[in-house]
Amino acid sequence: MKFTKMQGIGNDYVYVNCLEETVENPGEVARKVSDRHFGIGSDGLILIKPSLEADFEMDMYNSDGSQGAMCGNGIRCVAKYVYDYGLTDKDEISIATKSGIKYVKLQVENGKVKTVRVDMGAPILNAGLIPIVSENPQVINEAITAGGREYRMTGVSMGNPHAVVYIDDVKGLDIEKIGPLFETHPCFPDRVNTEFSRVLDDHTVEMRVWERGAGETLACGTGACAVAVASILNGYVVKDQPVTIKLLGGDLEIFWDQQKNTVFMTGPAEVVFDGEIKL
Ligand SMILES: N[C@@H](CCC[C@H](N)C(=O)O)C(=O)O
Repeated sequence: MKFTKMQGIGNDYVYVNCLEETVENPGEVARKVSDRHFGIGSDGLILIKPSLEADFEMDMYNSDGSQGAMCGNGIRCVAKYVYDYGLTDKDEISIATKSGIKYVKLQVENGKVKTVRVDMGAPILNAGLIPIVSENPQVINEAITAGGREYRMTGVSMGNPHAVVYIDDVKGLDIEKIGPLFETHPCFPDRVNTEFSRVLDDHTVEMRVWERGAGETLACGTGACAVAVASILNGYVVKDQPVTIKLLGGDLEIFWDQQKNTVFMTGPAEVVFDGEIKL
């Protein structure tokens, strides 16, 4: 199988051009290629496919083989791949995902995509649709107990479920211990991605993420969108202006346009290397 390893602020996936390759059992392939000792090493697998309803389709799998409906860092890399590898010459592209069609704008320098702005769509705040088990219609600053400690969480779906939790010490957090307790908490029937966050100023939030199906990753694009939305809903950052989300692998700029009710995410995408693997 021919592949390209790419990363978006350190959130790395193995990308396969399925206009040329066929991948059988993608969940199993995702587990195999993601292994950092016995495989290529990645946070998962992303298939780039032809689409009848959009320019291309993105199909993503986490490193545990589970399928994700949306991937913010992944979609920027898909956009770079299709442009840089000559599958399109358009700088505005539509990409079908399991959470609907997303529209991306490419910023091209010397013939290569540097950054990508993605219209990520409307955040979903309805508890049942995220899904989060709650007595309230929306989960904003709601108590949750994990590992014997009470946290406050805000629930947002960006096509996939996120619990945004504000804590004082993001860098010192024992995420390997607390992350799985959130991921498998009975409040989240489909498991959850958890963003452990701290507000730095009224335009900036730092976060670390424990991803459903992948563990701690250096960045999560949908998670960064969820953090920006949650921080606006809680009144921690200024609304109607871009918010900088600082992740372990770099920064993303997130703008929740509340008039259009859509979230824009802007950030880089990079190729690490091309290769071929025997499955
Ligand atoms: N890293 C991604 C999100 C990947 C999917 C997630 N783990 C899920 O299962 O919902 C991003 O950049 O958004």
